[in-house]
Amino acid sequence: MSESTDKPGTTHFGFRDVPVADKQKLVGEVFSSVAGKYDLMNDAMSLGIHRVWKRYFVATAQVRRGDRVLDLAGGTGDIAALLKERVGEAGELVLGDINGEMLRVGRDRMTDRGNVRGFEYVQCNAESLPFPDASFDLVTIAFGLRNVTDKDAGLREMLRVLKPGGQARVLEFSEVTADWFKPIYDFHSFKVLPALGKLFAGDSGSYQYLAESIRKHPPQAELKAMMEAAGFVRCDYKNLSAGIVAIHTGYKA
Ligand SMILES: C[S@@+](CC[C@H](N)C(=O)[O-])C[C@H]1O[C@@H](n2cnc3c(N)ncnc32)[C@H](O)[C@@H]1O
Repeated sequence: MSESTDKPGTTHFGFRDVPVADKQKLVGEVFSSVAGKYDLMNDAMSLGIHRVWKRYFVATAQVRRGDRVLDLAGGTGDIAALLKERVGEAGELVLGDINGEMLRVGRDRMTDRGNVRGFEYVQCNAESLPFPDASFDLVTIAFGLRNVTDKDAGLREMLRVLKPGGQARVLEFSEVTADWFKPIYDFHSFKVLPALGKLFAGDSGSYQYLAESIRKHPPQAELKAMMEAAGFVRCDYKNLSAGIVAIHTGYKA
């Protein structure tokens, strides 16, 4: 199911209700617009903290040298590059993303860093993956799930392509747990973020969407329940930075 709204046949696009069929195209426009400035903006918006979250996400993943890993909604490749260090020469990293422009920026960045061997780039929708059952040891999705229209389908697909015993990991903005911090976070999300978007990327609307989509994303306990409903076992989550982001994990039995 896509996120339900009060109006049948619609889903959330940030704070707007849009026809379910339109969301994917609208999300696509956002990421095509921000692709060239995506990495710069991530640093500016989070004061570089996204790098710490991503490093922790990868450092605590269940992965071994030689593993085959899928990083979904992999965008410009931050997570894939870090995971490749963990799987080593013999390992394989498949970077899947629906947006060709984000993948192109990611591939160029990897090539610039000399990261060429052991990477595969696949343009695909998380809701319907072009991979056989049980083909990956680990599946990750970072800051991607909230953009997927049908999140339950995305989670079911992650489970399907995992090998038995394999781990799925979701890194996503979540619900802030410290009350005192909420007004500061709101100010940052709805005033600073769009202003930074306008200043650095000439596009405040896309960053307004990003802020809104964070608030519409299922909070920690709800996402854990969605993972359980999709069929994952031993589901759990850990908050980072007072719940600004959370890491969810689940396993294939
Ligand atoms: C905020 S970026 C995250 C990129 C990267 N994972 C990171 O952490 O920097 C979200 C990415 O999700 C991708 N995306 C959105 N909807 C998707 C879908 N249905 N299937 C696959 N990728 C999707 C976008 O194209 C974009 O590259």
